Amino acid sequence: MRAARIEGVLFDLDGTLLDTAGDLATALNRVLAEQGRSPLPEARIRPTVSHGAVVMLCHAFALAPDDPAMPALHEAMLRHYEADIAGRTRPFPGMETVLARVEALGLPWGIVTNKPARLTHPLLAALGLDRRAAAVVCGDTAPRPKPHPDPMEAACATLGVAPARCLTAGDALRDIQAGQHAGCPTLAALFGYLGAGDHPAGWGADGLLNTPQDLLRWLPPA
Ligand SMILES: O=C(O)COP(=O)(O)O
Ligand SMILES: [Mg+2]
Repeated sequence: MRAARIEGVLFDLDGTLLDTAGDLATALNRVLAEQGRSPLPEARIRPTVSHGAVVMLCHAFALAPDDPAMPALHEAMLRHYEADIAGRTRPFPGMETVLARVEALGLPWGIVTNKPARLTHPLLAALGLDRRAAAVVCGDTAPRPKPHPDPMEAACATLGVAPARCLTAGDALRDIQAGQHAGCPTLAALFGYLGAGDHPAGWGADGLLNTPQDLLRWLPPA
């Protein structure tokens, strides 16, 4: 149920606004190849993408996040990803329609991602989204990342919209928790990078998005 008229929108990046899985899978497979390992099919990699590069590497190499090999693997993956950050990455089909409607309504929109700033800003620039997003908060630019409310609160403040009037959408439980902790209405993106253990119907989101266009009915009338 809509509690208040929506005056702004915040999108998670990987798995919600952008389909980044192809380029991240390519980067991960380049690291696997460097280490003499076989590539993984993209379908195996996809469910880990919204959890960041370290979790992707943990699954691919069967390592713990604090394994001594992790820092070098992580750096190698970021290097490969930066070299081809927007080769295949595009907004999810229908998302451009959503952004166009948000902008036509005169609503500011922004991005709250756990992706580091070093990757987020070049990616947004490559797709021309840096000029359109009114707020970009990254995993390392807020005091604490999602699921803490800090990045949502910072983005709402930058948009100049009260959290209760700022719609948030994300494909991971931490996105919904961050929105809830900040007092924002929350939508779970079912078209994102859900894994077998993810049950978004139980996350307590205010709505579920089967497609990006499902977000349109949460916006105020023109
Ligand atoms: O790169 C990550 O850690 C995940 O990014 P996201 O929060 O935009 O899904
Ligand atoms: Mg995500």
